[in-house]
Amino acid sequence: MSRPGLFITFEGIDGAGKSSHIEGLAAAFRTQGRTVTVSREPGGTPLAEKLREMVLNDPMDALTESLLIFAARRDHLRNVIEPALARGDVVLCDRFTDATFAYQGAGRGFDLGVLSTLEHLAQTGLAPQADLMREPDLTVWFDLAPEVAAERLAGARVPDRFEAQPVEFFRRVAQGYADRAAAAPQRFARLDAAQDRHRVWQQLTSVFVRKGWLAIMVATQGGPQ
Ligand SMILES: Nc1ncnc2c1ncn2[C@@H]1O[C@H](COP(=O)(O)OP(=O)(O)O)[C@@H](O)[C@H]1O
Ligand SMILES: Cc1cn([C@H]2C[C@H](O)[C@@H](COP(=O)(O)OP(=O)(O)O)O2)c(=O)[nH]c1=O
Repeated sequence: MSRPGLFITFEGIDGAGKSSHIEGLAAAFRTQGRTVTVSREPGGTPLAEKLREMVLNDPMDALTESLLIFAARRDHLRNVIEPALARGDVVLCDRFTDATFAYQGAGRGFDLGVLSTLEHLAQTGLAPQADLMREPDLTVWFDLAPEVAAERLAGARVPDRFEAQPVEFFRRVAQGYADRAAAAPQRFARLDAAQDRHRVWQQLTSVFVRKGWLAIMVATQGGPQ
């Protein structure tokens, strides 16, 4: 019998270290015979990648930004995430709706009630269970002080509209993630992302071992070079 799909998201402020670990985790799951779909938000489909370019580069207000992000999310869910989960894949997604509550909500100060309405509209009616609002099975939160993230990013890449924000913005975003984690503690796994890469990898894989989703042997191999 095929195994049920798993929807796992990775969150944290820019520079927290998410992207450094997602491919390693995908490889660990593949070693165990799982099929893995790796994706990201905003993005993940041709339409959503076009919307991503706009959101990251073109000036716009917070409502426009939120509408485009949720439009991208619905297209991504419909064309990539739901089909992958229906096949029984492990879906590893770099950011999802918690990022919208953290960046547009806490960071930009946009209305959380409107975001919840958009979340229901965008994430419902696509799963086999018609009234299910799709949410991650697990969200790994890379928790890092904004000052440390800024140091890591300094000179590492050309900043987009979000990465160019001052450290106070990222303090609000970090608080937004903390609030989301406090509201859904069973879904969130918090990592201390201030540790070195190897220790972050160990923390990450131990979450999956504890859940019974990765075997210890597989989890202790691989990781960042
Ligand atoms: N644990 C770590 N310690 C120090 N630097 C790190 C660590 N993890 C990642 N980095 C570096 O920090 C920067 C941001 O990492 P990245 O994985 O791109 O973060 P994110 O995807 O969360 O924005 C990169 O230059 C990366 O090499
Ligand atoms: C998914 C999402 C991302 N974002 C922002 C956070 C990031 O600064 C940016 C792109 O995310 P990310 O892919 O993590 O950036 P990078 O490719 O530079 O590592 O989009 C939002 O503001 N709201 C959202 O809902």
